[in-house]
Amino acid sequence: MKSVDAHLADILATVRPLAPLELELERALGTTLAEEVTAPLPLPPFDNSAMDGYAVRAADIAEVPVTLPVIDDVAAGSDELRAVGPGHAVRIMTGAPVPAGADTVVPVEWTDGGTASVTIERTTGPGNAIRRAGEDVQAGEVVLAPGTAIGPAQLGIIAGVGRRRVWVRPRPRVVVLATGAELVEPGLPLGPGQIWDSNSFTLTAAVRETGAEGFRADTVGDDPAAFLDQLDAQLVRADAVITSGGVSMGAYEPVKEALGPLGTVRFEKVAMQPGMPQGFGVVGEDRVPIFALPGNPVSSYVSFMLFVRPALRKMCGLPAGPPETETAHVIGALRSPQGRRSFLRGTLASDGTVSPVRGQGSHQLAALASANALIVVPEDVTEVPSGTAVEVIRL
Ligand SMILES: Nc1nc2c(c(=O)[nH]1)N[C@H]1C(S)=C(S)[C@@H](COP(=O)(O)OP(=O)(O)OC[C@H]3O[C@@H](n4cnc5c(N)ncnc54)[C@H](O)[C@@H]3O)O[C@H]1N2
Ligand code: MOO
Ligand SMILES: [Mg+2]
Repeated sequence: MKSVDAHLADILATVRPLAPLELELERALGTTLAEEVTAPLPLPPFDNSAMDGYAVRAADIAEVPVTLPVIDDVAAGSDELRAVGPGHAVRIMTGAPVPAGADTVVPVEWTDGGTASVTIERTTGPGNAIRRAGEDVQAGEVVLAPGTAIGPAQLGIIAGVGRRRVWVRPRPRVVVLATGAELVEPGLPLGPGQIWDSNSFTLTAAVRETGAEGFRADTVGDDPAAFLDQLDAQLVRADAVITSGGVSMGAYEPVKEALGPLGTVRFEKVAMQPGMPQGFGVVGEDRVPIFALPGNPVSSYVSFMLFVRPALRKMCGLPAGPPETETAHVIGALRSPQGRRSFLRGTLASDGTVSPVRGQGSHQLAALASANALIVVPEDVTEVPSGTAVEVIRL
């Protein structure tokens, strides 16, 4: 059997970051920066007041209380500024440019708030409540490096340096295609032998949570030709495809039967539990990566977390590798098959302990939904006594 690490390595060696695209800023949230963003001007662009108050010369307020005539009133955005001469004060608002001559700002709370003249009751030295030009960013300075994930604050600084459009790696468009003759759309009644399709919802949501765009395609039954038709139709909008089901050893395995003969998708057993049967490769003229995940609901989600999520992150232009783990102490004994890495569903508590949830079968979706972590048991370990330190992956 192939190791989990070798399978992920093969996948990461195949997928590539998507080509950069120039987007309007409004559409750039959740994408990855593909250029260096620099500031054309210093930020702030000019010395300005950090407070509502009075711009004065510090020398004039060395002795307080002192009353000074107010010769001007400057709001943020003002461009006609009178210089502050000796013995003068200018009423100034937060964000307004500091007029020439003034070297300090007295907050209004330290004064009587006068408009014709002001009495200042508390003194301060030069430079009080003044935000200097270039204090945040110097002209020409790099504010964001390529590869940065664009969240609200990153979007803000791109706008803050005056940019309207930005080069990014777009979110990959990922089609999720569930297979199985037994599947029924949730909301419709079940016939004998049928179940409601849950995997396409789980996987589409997992795609979106990773920062890619997820599209849920209509499910297909067990006919390989129908599967190929649906795949063909979906490829036009796909940077990657995820299928669920039809990859194991049964008589009706449409995904394996349809993709196996292409020669560009490999079906293998990976030494893990759950998620042993895995298919991965490329399809279509554009060699679109395809992840053929096992149909058992827990298996498909665990496979997503271990293999698809890192691949989508790489396509996004983000750092990609195995899921991060942390150490916890297990409460209760664990068992794991020899030679396979287990990912048991568990509840991680704030005291650093983790307990396996009841129901570790790869069909037990409700048990998965009650868990918040995967407990990793290495390939060569079959029994883990209670109290042992284990690695866990947060879900
Ligand atoms: N003889 C063997 N049988 C099986 C093996 C094996 O090695 N030898 N492997 C088992 C393992 S492990 C897994 S995992 C599954 C993988 O099965 P498939 O990928 O072929 O998936 P299906 O047969 O289509 O379905 C399996 C199971 O999952 C349910 N399912 C499928 N799709 C959905 C969906 N969209 N939503 C909810 N549930 C779904 C399906 O009804 C089946 O119960 O194979 C084992 N068998
Ligand atoms: O490996 Mo399967 O994924 O046990 O259910
Ligand atoms: Mg099957």
